[in-house]
Amino acid sequence: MAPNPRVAKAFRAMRDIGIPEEKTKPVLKNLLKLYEKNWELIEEENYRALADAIFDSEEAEIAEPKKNHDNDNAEAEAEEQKKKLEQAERLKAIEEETQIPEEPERPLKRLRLRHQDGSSSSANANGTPLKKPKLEIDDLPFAIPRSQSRAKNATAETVSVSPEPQARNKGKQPVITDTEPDETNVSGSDSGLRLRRLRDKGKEPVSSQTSSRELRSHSGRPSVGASYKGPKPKQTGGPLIKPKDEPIADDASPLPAPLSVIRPESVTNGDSSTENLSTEANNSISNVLASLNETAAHELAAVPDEPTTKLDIASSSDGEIKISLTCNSTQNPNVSVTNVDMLLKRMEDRCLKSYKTLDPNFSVKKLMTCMCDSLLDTDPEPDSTPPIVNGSVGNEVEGACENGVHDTEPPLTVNGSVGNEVNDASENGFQDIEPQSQLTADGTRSLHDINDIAKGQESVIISLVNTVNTECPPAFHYISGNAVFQNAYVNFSLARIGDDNCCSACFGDCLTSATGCACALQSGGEYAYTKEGLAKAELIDECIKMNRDPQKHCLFYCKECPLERSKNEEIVEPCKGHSVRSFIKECWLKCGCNKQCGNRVVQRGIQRKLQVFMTPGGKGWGLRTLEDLPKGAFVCEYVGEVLTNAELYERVSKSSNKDEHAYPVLLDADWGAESELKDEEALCLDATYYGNVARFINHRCFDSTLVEIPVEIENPDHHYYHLAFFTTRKVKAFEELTWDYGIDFDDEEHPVKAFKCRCGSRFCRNMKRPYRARKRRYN
Ligand SMILES: C[S@@+](CC[C@H](N)C(=O)[O-])C[C@H]1O[C@@H](n2cnc3c(N)ncnc32)[C@H](O)[C@@H]1O
Repeated sequence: MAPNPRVAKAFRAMRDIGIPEEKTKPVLKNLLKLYEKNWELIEEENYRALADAIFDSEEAEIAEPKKNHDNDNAEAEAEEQKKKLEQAERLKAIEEETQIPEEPERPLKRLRLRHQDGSSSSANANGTPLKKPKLEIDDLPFAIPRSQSRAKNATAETVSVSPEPQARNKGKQPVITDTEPDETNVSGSDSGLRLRRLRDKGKEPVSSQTSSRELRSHSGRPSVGASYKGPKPKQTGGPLIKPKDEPIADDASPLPAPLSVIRPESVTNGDSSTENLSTEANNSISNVLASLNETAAHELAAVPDEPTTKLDIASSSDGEIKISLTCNSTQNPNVSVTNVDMLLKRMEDRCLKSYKTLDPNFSVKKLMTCMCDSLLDTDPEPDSTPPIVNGSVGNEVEGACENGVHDTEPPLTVNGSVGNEVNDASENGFQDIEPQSQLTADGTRSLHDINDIAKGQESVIISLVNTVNTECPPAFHYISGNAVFQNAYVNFSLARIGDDNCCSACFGDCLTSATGCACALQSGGEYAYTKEGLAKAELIDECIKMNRDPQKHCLFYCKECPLERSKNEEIVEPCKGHSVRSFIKECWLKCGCNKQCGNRVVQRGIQRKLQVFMTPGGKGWGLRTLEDLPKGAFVCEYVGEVLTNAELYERVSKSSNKDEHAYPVLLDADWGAESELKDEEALCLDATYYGNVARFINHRCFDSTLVEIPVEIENPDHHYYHLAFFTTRKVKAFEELTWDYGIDFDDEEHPVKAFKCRCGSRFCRNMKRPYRARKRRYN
């Protein structure tokens, strides 16, 4: 009898993550029994339930090795899994509701394992290393052949981003670490080209095969570094409108007795003390809501004596806030809310009609979240625990709403009287914002032109909008190309470009020539780009794979790691490892082709319509595309100050406000190619004070819309190179552009604390794991 294709598929999926069929079979059998052959439940999220059940049964086996527990235990665990799965589904439902872009179907997740940087005492600016797959150089379609120059060996690129908290959650950038292979210093396998990258750093020297996942403690979640300005994660207060299916959150707890309850009657004329505040419905949102009295109201709304709609805000000491809108339903005493979705839809229709919103993502739920954000953005009184509402909530919401409606309107501003300030901002943009709190010692710019945050430095205009809250963009100087800070050795001399590193005999567009030019040879004999100017799908897929499955990636160990040296010159710790990535080699000055040559993409700069926007999900600012993008489209490169590692180390450790510091990107993709790197050759990029739009790209644990690829343009030695972001799939207009920083959220020792991830990915590495198996990594 032919095997059930669903069974075969489940086996295959488990095999893909290293679980043999014998292990899968009994658990699958039990799950099928328990789920009454409901395959959907098993197949969901790429067989997560199955994988978890297997991991659980493995764990149980380890805990009780002597016991014969196979069937009973598996059954009990599967039962437990079922319950948890249901709970997870409820959570997922919320997550999906709050996500703007739809999550596409994804392949089976392989969570990254990244070894920790062991030197907890060192305030090193390195990102926590992103686990990278081992990969044979020769397997990489665009890998530079080993037989060529040292530079050609360099195919590893690692981006490890370490979050650094920043004041008010602004302006943080990823730390990226890139590394390259070296034939002489390779651990591991047959090809002799095992590189490791900083993302893979572990406390122990990591063999390329070592799964330190097992060795690592999963002791807990990372501490949240960033001072979060967005909505508090635990918003368990009673919702304005009681949803039909109240999801059960892991950490759900009843709303404690409020410390302050804001009543309409107690409005104190703009007093911003802990006294509360409530307002008549004199703003657009309230009007919309009030108008619903005609047909609907919710349970809290039956206050017949009250002539108007009232807004109540209650807050508790642990930061929870309850907003309640009370409507007068005397006109229609029989109103009841039977279908919240319908009610929301009706409200959205009204808003669309009345306010002519053009934002395709407009939703009333978002608007309500926006209201919470606005509330949370208010600075508390120094001596008061509960959040305080300044000024008129109604006006604040109105401002936010208006901005939400007119997406291209100037964003909101901060400080002072909310209502007026919103108006000021709308008229004048950010130029009118009081800058004093954002000016830094080195004169970092706090003022931005919201119509073009790039100030004309890119060939496209990049606008900035905030439809969510009153937060200003972070203070920094916009630069469109990297700039050396001080000691970094970046030498673009033509004399260093040999014949192998350019195609001087070419003419016109290299991509049209039948045989690949010398530059193509540098990329493994093929051009990285298609004639349409996109990075080839194989290259993109390879890079995604490397990020997803770092365990299969080549690891390289420096003899003397510049990174370790920058931490402590006296006692240089062993290199923690770097892994291999592919480089793109673009034609440049010495090449005979023209500027429009298809092998010159990144150097032409940003060509796509992009926008910096305030994310609704509490991640701060983000970057989105305003046009549909195909897979492989170049979006932007990560631009910042070029620093030596020593400089970066100093900068981070001396920073009085670590929150303010962003995530530097290590350019270590070729460190392995040299036996010893001087300090001025071990470089990184820091976009904290000088940077481009990439500094706004948020992190996503899985299935990010962007992937980073190192690009050689001017420097054959790869000490310095460009880090370019390409789309991993088709991206729709208005979708957020994200990339995987490679953060290890469990790395509590890292000097740069991880933020609480709100990527919304189903495979978020920072997800609260309701069941044990989630602690396990899939490889
Ligand atoms: C490179 S910056 C990105 C731009 C940033 N959102 C801003 O407002 O400037 C990195 C910071 O953004 C925030 N961030 C990025 N991705 C996030 C995520 N998935 N969840 C929560 N916060 C995130 C964190 O505060 C992080 O420190």
